[in-house]
Amino acid sequence: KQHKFWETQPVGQFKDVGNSGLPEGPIEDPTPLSEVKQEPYNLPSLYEWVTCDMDNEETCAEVYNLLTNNYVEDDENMFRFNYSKEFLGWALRPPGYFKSWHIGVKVRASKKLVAFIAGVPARIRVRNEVVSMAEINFLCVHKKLRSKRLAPVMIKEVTRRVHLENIWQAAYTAGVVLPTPITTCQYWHRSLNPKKLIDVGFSRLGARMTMSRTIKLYKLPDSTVTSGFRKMELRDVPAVTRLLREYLAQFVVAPDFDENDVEHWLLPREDVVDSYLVESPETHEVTDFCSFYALPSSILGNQNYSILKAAYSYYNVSTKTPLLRLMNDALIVAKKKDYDVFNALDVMENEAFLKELKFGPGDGQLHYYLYNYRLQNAVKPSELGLVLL
Ligand SMILES: CCCCCCCCCCCCCC(=O)CSCCNC(=O)CCNC(=O)[C@H](O)C(C)(C)COP(=O)(O)OP(=O)(O)OC[C@H]1O[C@@H](n2cnc3c(N)ncnc32)[C@H](O)[C@@H]1OP(=O)(O)O
Ligand SMILES: CCOC(=O)c1cnc2ccc(OC)cc2c1SCCC#N
Repeated sequence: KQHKFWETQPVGQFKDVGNSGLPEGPIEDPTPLSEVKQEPYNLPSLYEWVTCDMDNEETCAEVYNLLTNNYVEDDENMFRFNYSKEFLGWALRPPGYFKSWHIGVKVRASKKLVAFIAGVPARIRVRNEVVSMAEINFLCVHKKLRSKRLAPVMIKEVTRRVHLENIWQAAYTAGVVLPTPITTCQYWHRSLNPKKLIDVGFSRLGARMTMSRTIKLYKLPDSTVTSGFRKMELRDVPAVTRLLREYLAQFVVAPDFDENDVEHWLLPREDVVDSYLVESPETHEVTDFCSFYALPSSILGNQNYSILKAAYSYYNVSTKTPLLRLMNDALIVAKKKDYDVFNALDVMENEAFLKELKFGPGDGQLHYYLYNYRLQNAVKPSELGLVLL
C-alpha cells in the first residue's frame, strides 16, 4: 500500500519493521528554531487557516458542529462520535496548552469551518525517558472535501506549530493502519442497556435468549458494593497522583502525570469525566481508583433513538480492592447515570476484567502511534498505560 505522505514523515516505516539495527528513540534531531518554517503551509486558495479559540463559545460551537456531522463513524455507519462542547473545552485546554495548536480551515468566502486538527502538550514516558510530546486528536475534514489531500497539509501545519514550541515528538491513535503502529488494541463493550443496543442493531439477541433473559443477564445492583467507594474530590488530588504515578510506572508507554495534570484530567466534571476512589474506612488511605469519560455518539438512521450514551474506561488503579470488584462498581455507577454501554480497550490490566464482567469484543481496532520516536520492540496492549480521548 502506497503511503505517499506518511513515507515522507519521521515515523517507523513498514520497510523498517524488524530492522533491529535502527536505534530506539527520536528518528530526527530537532531543527534550530530559527530554521523552523515561520509561515503557515499553503492551502488551496479557496481556504484559509484559522486558530480556534476554544475559550470562545461561538468558536467552540463551530468545532462542535463540524465534528458532530463529519467526525469518526464506525465501519457500518451505525454511530458517529458526538463529543460535547464541554468535553472539547476540557480535552483541548489542559495545563500548558497552546491555542495555536487548535487549527481550523475555513472557506475564505463563507467563513465556514470545513476542517480541524488539534494538539495538546503532554509529558509521555517511553520506557525510562520522559518525552515532551503533542497529543494530536480531532483531525476532521468535512465529508464534502475528502480525498483532496487536505489531511497531509493539516498534519504538516500542526507539526510546524508544535516545532515552534520546541516539541519534536507526538502521540496519536487511529482506527486506520498507517506507518507504523506501536501497538494495536481491541475495543470491548459491556451492555448496560441491552434492549437499546439490540434495537439499534449493535447487539443481537443470543440464540435461545429472550429479551427479558438478556436484560436479566446484564442487570446490575442498584448501589456499589465496595466500602469507602466515593467520588473523587479536589482534596484527593495528591493521593490520587501518588497512586496513579506508582501504578503507571509498570507500563512501557504512559503519561507522566503531576498533580496539575491529575486535577485537570481526573477531577470529575459533569457529563465529561467521572472519577471514584476507595478510601479505607479505618486508615483513610486512598487505596484504589477508577475513572471513565463520557463520549456520546449519534445513532445514524434509527427511528427510535438518536443518541447513544457511552462511558469509556479511562485510568483505573487497584491496590487493595480486587480489580473485578472495583470495575463492577464502575459499571454500577455508569448504569445509575443512565449510560447505555461501558467501553474499554484491552490496555493496561483491563483484560483481567473484560470477560468476567460480561464485556464483548468489538470489531473495531485502535492503533497507537508515536511521531518521530522509534520503538524497537512492539508494545503489547497490556504494556500500554496511555488512554487518548
Ligand atoms: C512533532 C509534532 C507532530 C504532530 C503531528 C503528528 C501526526 C498526527 C497525524 C494525525 C493524527 C490524527 C489522530 C486523530 O485525530 C484520531 S483518528 C480520527 C481521524 N478523523 C476521522 O477519522 C474523521 C473522519 N475522517 C476524516 O475527517 C478524513 O477522512 C481524514 C481527515 C481523517 C482524512 O482526510 P481524507 O480527506 O480522507 O484524506 P486526504 O486528505 O486525501 O489525505 C489522505 C492521507 O491522509 C492519511 N490519513 C487518513 N486518515 C488519517 C488519520 N486518521 N490519521 C493520519 N493520517 C490519516 C492517509 O493515510 C493519506 O496519507 P498516505 O497517502 O500517506 O497514506
Ligand atoms: C455500542 C458499542 O459501540 C460504541 O460504543 C461505539 C459508539 N460510537 C462509535 C463511533 C464511531 C466509531 O468509529 C470507530 C465507533 C463507535 C463505537 S465502537 C468503537 C468505540 C468503542 N468502544
